[in-house]
Amino acid sequence: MTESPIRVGVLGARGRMGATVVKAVEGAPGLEVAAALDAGDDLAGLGAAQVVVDFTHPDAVMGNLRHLIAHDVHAVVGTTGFTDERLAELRELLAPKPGLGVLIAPNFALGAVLAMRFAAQAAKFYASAEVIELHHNRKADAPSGTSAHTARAIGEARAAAGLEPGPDATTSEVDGARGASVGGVRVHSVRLPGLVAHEEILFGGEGETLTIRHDSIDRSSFMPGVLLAVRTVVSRPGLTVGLENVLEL
Ligand SMILES: NC(=O)C1=CN([C@@H]2O[C@H](COP(=O)(O)OP(=O)(O)OC[C@H]3O[C@@H](n4cnc5c(N)ncnc54)[C@H](OP(=O)(O)O)[C@@H]3O)[C@@H](O)[C@H]2O)C=CC1
Ligand SMILES: O=C(O)C1=N[C@H](C(=O)O)C[C@H](O)C1
Repeated sequence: MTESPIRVGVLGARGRMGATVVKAVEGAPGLEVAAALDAGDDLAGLGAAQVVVDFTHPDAVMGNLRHLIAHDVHAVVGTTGFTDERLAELRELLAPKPGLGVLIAPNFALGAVLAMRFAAQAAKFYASAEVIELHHNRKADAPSGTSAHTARAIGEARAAAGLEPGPDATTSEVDGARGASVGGVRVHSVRLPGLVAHEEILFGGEGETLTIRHDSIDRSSFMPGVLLAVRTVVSRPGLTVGLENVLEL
């Protein structure tokens, strides 16, 4: 007997990522598109979707997730903007739903996940670390979700190793010139037409630097991770943050 396909709904389906996800699901064995909704559409239109993929907007995603959890629909989320408070609320909403899964990934590209892991490994060996993220100029949020996740992981590794803040002689600064501090790590955001999604993680130490760079040159780079997450979330209850947990890195 053949298994029935997983019914997938897409929120943000007319957007850059959502439209790419709809095509990827259409071409994926064992999955079918149950609904493709965008801003202004009634969430009741998700119908019998078992898993919903959300690539919408940081201001919209929590409302969508509250609806999905209340209706026992698994969620795969690429949308950025998750704070500790938002994650705590999701854990609370999921607590009485033991079979339900929500998987949030700041970045679904394999190389980006690996770059974050390599950066966390390198962090304790260098006096200083800074992150530069470069994106297309239609992006709503800065810094990117990926760079914030990266910076927090570096900050945690530095703290665990007992490292002091990196040496920095700056005494006079134009506002923002040294970037934003995330988890104690400086993050610099570049926005340019022509770019897709890029990240450089720079480490500096005695007489050397190390640069880890990842480039998504096309949104197809995110699709294997999204499809893996859709297939995984139906049997992975609770809240998962980061594709590294699914890849078991
Ligand atoms: N995790 C990852 O690997 C990746 C994450 N992202 C993130 O995904 C998000 C979307 O990015 P991108 O596709 O480039 O953005 P787009 O602006 O191209 O697409 C977002 C779409 O969502 C729609 N939308 C807004 N609110 C809602 C809502 N409440 N319900 C349904 N649809 C809604 C928008 O409509 P309208 O324009 O009318 O508002 C738009 O069509 C961002 O947060 C981005 O950072 C992006 C790439 C990879
Ligand atoms: O908006 C984007 O494009 C991207 N958003 C995510 C982020 O903010 O990290 C993932 C990727 O960088 C593309």
